Amino acid sequence: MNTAQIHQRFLLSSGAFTDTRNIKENGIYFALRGINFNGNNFAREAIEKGARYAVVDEEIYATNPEHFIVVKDVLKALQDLAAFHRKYLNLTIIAITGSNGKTTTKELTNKVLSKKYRTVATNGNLNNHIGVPLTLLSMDEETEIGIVEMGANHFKEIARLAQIAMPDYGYITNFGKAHLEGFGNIEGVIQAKSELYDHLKKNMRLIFLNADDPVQREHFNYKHTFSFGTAEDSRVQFTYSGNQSYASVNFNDTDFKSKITGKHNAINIAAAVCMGLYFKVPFNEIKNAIEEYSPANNRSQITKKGSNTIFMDAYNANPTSMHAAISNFQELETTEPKIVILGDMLEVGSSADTEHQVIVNQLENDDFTECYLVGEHFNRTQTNRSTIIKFKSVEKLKEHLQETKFDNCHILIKGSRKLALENLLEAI
Ligand SMILES: CC(=O)N[C@H]1[C@@H](OP(=O)(O)OP(=O)(O)OC[C@H]2O[C@@H](n3ccc(=O)[nH]c3=O)[C@H](O)[C@@H]2O)O[C@H](CO)[C@@H](O)[C@@H]1O[C@H](C)C(=O)N[C@@H](C)C(=O)N[C@H](CCC(=O)N[C@@H](CCC[C@@H](N)C(=O)O)C(=O)O)C(=O)O
Ligand SMILES: Nc1ncnc2c1ncn2[C@@H]1O[C@H](COP(=O)(O)OP(=O)(O)OP(=O)(O)O)[C@@H](O)[C@H]1O
Ligand SMILES: C[C@@H](N)C(=O)N[C@H](C)C(=O)O
Repeated sequence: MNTAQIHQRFLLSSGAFTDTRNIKENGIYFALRGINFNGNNFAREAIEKGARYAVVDEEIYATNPEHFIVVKDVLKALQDLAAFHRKYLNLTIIAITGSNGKTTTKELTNKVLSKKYRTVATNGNLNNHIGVPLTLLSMDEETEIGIVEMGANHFKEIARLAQIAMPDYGYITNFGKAHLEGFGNIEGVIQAKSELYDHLKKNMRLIFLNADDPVQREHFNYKHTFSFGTAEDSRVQFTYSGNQSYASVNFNDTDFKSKITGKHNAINIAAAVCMGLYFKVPFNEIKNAIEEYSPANNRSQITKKGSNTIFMDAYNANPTSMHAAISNFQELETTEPKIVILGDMLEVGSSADTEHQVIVNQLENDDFTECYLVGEHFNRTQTNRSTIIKFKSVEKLKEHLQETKFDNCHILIKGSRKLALENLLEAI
């Protein structure tokens, strides 16, 4: 069956889904193959539980032609369907990629644009070769603007995602030391993320550009750019204000105050404001949207636990975002004790030990009351400071936290996703 025929069936369904543990009544199930399971094994179950169709790539699973669609490769069929659907819909697509701040920028942009348009944005960070197609397939005739987050940990991935989503607009948040395992070094990161700008330029589409970023400035003279930043030649000129607790930006003598901690998030706010201005969202509505947005999922959040103030940034970590979070915490003006709790930064590749040592050196130059480090990489670092304490495992750190009484402390928690450091909160 070809993509156009599958699309006709897709339009009759309630939408695409890939997991029978979250069944979509009347939906179309794509039987993907993963690390743990062969989705084909669940195709029958999908139909029995109420799916309208199941797309499989092993004929023996297609027991009833009324419900089963056989293709050569289910993942490719899903991606082709998403690209077809994107062309079928008459809408605008904005793609957002970058090393840090993709989800925050995407959420803020969605908040802003939804004040004027019917928008659909990536759910959470379903931003890969499966997540991007699912995002596109969640859009319909009503959707006016789709905001699609794109993630990558190896070359050509963003190029492929752009080929599927065919964005009209795009923005790269930044080029940081994330996923160095796949990209090798910062030049690799720049090359891989720039695949989005390459795609936009090839198709004469518009780039939203951070004019303060020297790498992005290389695209400044491209005809279709809409730039923002503190640089005087920016189309939309901001000053980045706020304090170390909450990021905010100022444009046209107006403060856009957020509930997001970390001054590095000011750029993410500015990008969302810039896109709001470009798409002519009323000024006050842009301001309201920024002020209404509350971060979730342990990204740049400030929470209270008893008398303690927690800077919860445990969603993920890499050398760039770790450095930014520590600097921000260091600058926080308070007379109360500051405790730093850090977990390993993963997927950093061969420079992992060096990058962890750089973070320890940064801690040594600051005057935090105590720093707790956990993970294999941090355990291999060197320090003479008695206030920097290493723990072999998250469990051991948790035991220590349970035995320690914190009162009126400011506590920063950051580490890679695998360590799930948000679980430490119950011990504080
Ligand atoms: C393939 C899939 O979707 N897997 C999800 C599944 O995993 P599970 O271990 O259960 O099974 P398999 O993958 O082996 O299963 C194969 C299929 O069988 C289905 N199935 C299984 C059991 C069952 O009873 N019924 C079934 O139907 C199953 O659903 C599969 O379709 O479930 C997990 C738990 O919900 C999911 O976590 C898992 O999802 C995978 C990871 C996935 O890729 N999901 C995408 C929708 C997605 O976008 N995920 C994002 C990824 C965000 C991210 O990390 N981004 C990076 C860059 C990414 C680079 C890219 N190269 C990459 O590696 O992904 C970034 O830096 O931003 C997310 O999880 O948030
Ligand atoms: N501009 C930035 N510079 C440095 N760090 C940042 C920046 N923006 C966000 N971060 C950090 O990155 C963390 C994750 O934010 P966010 O989820 O928005 O990024 P992401 O790029 O979507 O990551 P992922 O792809 O893993 O979801 C935040 O908690 C914050 O610490
Ligand atoms: C969560 C995933 N997108 C990611 O960024 N992983 C890095 C390695 C992390 O967990 O910090």
